[in-house]
Amino acid sequence: MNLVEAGRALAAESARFAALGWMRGTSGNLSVTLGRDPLRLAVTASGLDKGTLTETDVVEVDFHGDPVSGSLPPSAEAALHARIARVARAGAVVHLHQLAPVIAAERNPGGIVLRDLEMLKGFGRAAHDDEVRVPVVPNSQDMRVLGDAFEAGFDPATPALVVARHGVYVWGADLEQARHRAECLEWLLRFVNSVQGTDTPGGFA
Ligand SMILES: CSCCC(=O)C(=O)COP(=O)(O)O
Ligand SMILES: [Zn+2]
Repeated sequence: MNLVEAGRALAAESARFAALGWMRGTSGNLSVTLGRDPLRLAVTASGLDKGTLTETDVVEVDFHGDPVSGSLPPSAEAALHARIARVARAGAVVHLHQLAPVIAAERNPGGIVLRDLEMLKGFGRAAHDDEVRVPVVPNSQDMRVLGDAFEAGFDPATPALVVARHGVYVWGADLEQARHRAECLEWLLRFVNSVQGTDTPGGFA
């Protein structure tokens, strides 16, 4: 995939997520891996309304998340996308500001446990895996700190990371797989929140 094709795909996916209310305001960011040697990603530009991106609202970044061309600033979280693409060998990473993972992390700061749920299959796991633990890390404005925390808890079988009081990162081989996993994980976390009585504001107090 070249940068123009990636721009089209990222704009379309962003509009889709925004319509679901998962990229409110200017929140969230998406990336696709363009190449691995050297690592190159196309990532959404920073600070834009992700519901109305055009194919040119993307930036090519390197291993560090630094821009290699263009004049738009890349997402402030581009370095974490690059880290996930490298460590998890992801072809696409989606970062969404869904409410369900943030509420789930509030109750489960050591990781969110999922088990015996059919929807786990849509998250890339077997429905009857003994225990799937989605890692939770504290929020930080420093992408190196977030990246180190991600890598410390990385399990190749679990394609997601929840950042407390912030949002969720989900990845896959391509944007479609990352989207499917993000949709299924959101359902799973809403289920957990409901079971734990945390599905309504104040319910976890
Ligand atoms: C209101 S969004 C705050 C920044 C953030 O968390 C985010 O996901 C969007 O940042 P970007 O630089 O990619 O626009
Ligand atoms: Zn964010």
